[in-house]
Amino acid sequence: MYIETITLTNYRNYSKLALTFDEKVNVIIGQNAQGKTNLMEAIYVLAFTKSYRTSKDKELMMWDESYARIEGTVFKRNYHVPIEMQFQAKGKIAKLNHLEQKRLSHYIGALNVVMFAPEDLNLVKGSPQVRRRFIDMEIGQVKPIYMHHLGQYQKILKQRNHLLKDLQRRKTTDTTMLDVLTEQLITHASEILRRRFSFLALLLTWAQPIHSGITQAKEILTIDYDATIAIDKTASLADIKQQYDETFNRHRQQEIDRGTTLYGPHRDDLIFYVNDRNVQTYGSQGQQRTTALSLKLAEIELIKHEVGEYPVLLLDDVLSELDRHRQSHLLNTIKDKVQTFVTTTSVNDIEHETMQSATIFHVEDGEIVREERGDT
Ligand SMILES: Nc1ncnc2c1ncn2[C@@H]1O[C@H](COP(=O)(O)OP(=O)(O)OP(=O)(O)O)[C@@H](O)[C@H]1O
Repeated sequence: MYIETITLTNYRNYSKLALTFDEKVNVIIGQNAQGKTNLMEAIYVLAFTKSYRTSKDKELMMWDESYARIEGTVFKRNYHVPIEMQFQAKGKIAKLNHLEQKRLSHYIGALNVVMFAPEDLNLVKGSPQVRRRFIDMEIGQVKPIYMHHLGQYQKILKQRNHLLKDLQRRKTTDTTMLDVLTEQLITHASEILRRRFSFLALLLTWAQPIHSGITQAKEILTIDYDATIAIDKTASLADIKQQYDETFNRHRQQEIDRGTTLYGPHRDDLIFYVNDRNVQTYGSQGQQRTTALSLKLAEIELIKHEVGEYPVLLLDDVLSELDRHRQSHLLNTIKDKVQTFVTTTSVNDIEHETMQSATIFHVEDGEIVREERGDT
């Protein structure tokens, strides 16, 4: 799939912008603070309905404006699919084929995007939250039902934590409600865990050969899922449920004493190993980068496998962070099959060959001009 056109209205520093993209590589060049990341973010928001930079949708609206709109046309399975996200003070609206979608989970997946930004190099070194977000977003865009379970889980978790705090402070002694919430929590926790296990197993089947390719077969990548319950990665949904059930029963008093939910996917983590050594603890910065890169490239293949088409790849300010070897590995992998958007402040940061065949856009203060190439 690829994005054919995008129109932004009052989106961050773009008052009005209409662009037609190339189905292969699009390079966005501009000085700092001109709007490169804003354009990448707009594409991301069009895919995921929310930003990765802020949880406050209001920030997406141009200052002093009351709404923001992103419209796009996606070429997918031989159709031109119009999609649209609109943000207003009273909320957001997602439209697919001009029709408003009641549930965002029905909209997500219309456009598949894989983003690789400097923050992603933190995937290995950063907090567990970064890794959980990574898997949640990636599973969500190929399996919309996952987003439903995640949303429900977070809602129930909040209520349960609130109740545990009340029990801890003895504002209430009624534990019947705790049982109800625990049962509901387990239903969604088990679905989440089961899907995370399957996703990781699938992701690894691509990440391993990719990682090996980048490191010239010197490194083997493995991923471990660090769950708060003792469970095998191949366990059935029923077994996971039972294990959660036993865990919550056994630790009921501990959770009341602490006033919070101590078990569940919201506390799980991923551990990456290279040649059986924990990359977070022992890996060099280069190994951590390679791991992040392998995972992102694997994601592209996983989406192709699940959805039937390659996603759109966003490389925001990231090529200059990679050495020439990793850069050319990345560019060779995507060449000719994945629509790619690359931002950079300097053309010198990007491999010559890629630049020659790319469509170039120049950004300056909320205006973007497509470079007309005289190379006939
Ligand atoms: N809601 C908004 N309304 C208007 N302008 C905004 C809004 N949010 C951000 N901006 C402005 O958008 C400008 C461009 O930001 P952007 O993050 O896209 O920069 P960039 O071109 O990617 O630069 P860098 O290379 O430094 O990352 C900034 O000057 C910022 O002040």
